[in-house]
Amino acid sequence: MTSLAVFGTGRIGGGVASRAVSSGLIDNLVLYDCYQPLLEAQRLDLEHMRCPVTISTNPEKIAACDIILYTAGLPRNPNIKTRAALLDCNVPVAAELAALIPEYKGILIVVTNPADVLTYYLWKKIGLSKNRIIGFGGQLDGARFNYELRLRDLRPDGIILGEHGEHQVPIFSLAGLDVDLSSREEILTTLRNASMEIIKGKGATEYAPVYHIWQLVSAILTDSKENFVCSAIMDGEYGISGCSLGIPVIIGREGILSVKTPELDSWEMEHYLNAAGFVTDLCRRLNFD
Ligand SMILES: NC(=O)c1ccc[n+]([C@@H]2O[C@H](COP(=O)([O-])OP(=O)(O)OC[C@H]3O[C@@H](n4cnc5c(N)ncnc54)[C@H](O)[C@@H]3O)[C@@H](O)[C@H]2O)c1
Ligand SMILES: O=C(O)C[C@H](O)C(=O)O
Repeated sequence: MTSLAVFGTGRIGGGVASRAVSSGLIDNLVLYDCYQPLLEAQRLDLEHMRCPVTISTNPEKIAACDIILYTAGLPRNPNIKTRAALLDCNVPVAAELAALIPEYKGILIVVTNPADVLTYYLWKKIGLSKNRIIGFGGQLDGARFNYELRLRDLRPDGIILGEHGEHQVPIFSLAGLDVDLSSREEILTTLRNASMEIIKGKGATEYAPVYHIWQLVSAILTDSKENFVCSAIMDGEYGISGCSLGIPVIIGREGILSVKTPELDSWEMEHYLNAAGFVTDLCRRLNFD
């Protein structure tokens, strides 16, 4: 029996829940949202899919789930310029989740922004083993990067490491992409604005995050051992610790099976270390009491 909990059933949580119910990969789904009318509406809508999945809205069942998807909290609007600016609003929501799952031993996927900092927060707060907590964002950033590469007639073969935010780091060297430094900075500026274009137009990003989160959940459920870029608790990789940061990983049934540290060129390394400094500073501000 495989169970998934979705903590926060708004656009992203609801979207992934609907994928999960129709996938044939889960038996039990636990939904939770602090806004009761939405929670009940989402439950009914999913029940009406008439798929063989048992659906509960009892928050006490979250801790027993194999995978928890954390998607509760405030999203950005056009007045909230950075994901990091959501930290003070969303830490209390993460604390509520932590209080529900103090001894959790399953796999926790952190989507709520700022995803890197909240991944670190929940790791420390719950005491999960570091391979069992996965911050989401790198796959989405990578897809946006490859879209921009295609527009410039460059081979769409890049990944994004670093923060899921302003300090994201497009990696050109691994794919042998010969892009000069000013073009790299121009692409980076475009990428920093990529999701805000969507937020301004339709209120939030939705289809792409839901798609990529479901790819990640499926990789865990099917033990696919595929390559992803996820935010992982740093344990000396590139000399970095004290934060969670986007890095290449292999994903399977036990979560992060391994972390890779490919060689970066000097521009990429400088930006990566800046990202680590930025996220580590935010992590130092966290209170774990
Ligand atoms: N990491 C990524 O790549 C990525 C991608 C998309 C969205 N996000 C983030 O995911 C989060 C959710 O985005 P969304 O578009 O689904 O927002 P949304 O507003 O549609 O849904 C958020 C839900 O959280 C619920 N909620 C708020 N506080 C809660 C609490 N204390 N307990 C339980 N539920 C609570 C709300 O009632 C709402 O239903 C945001 O922080 C957003 O920035 C991250
Ligand atoms: O940009 C946001 O605030 C939402 C999310 O992190 C995204 O990248 O789509």
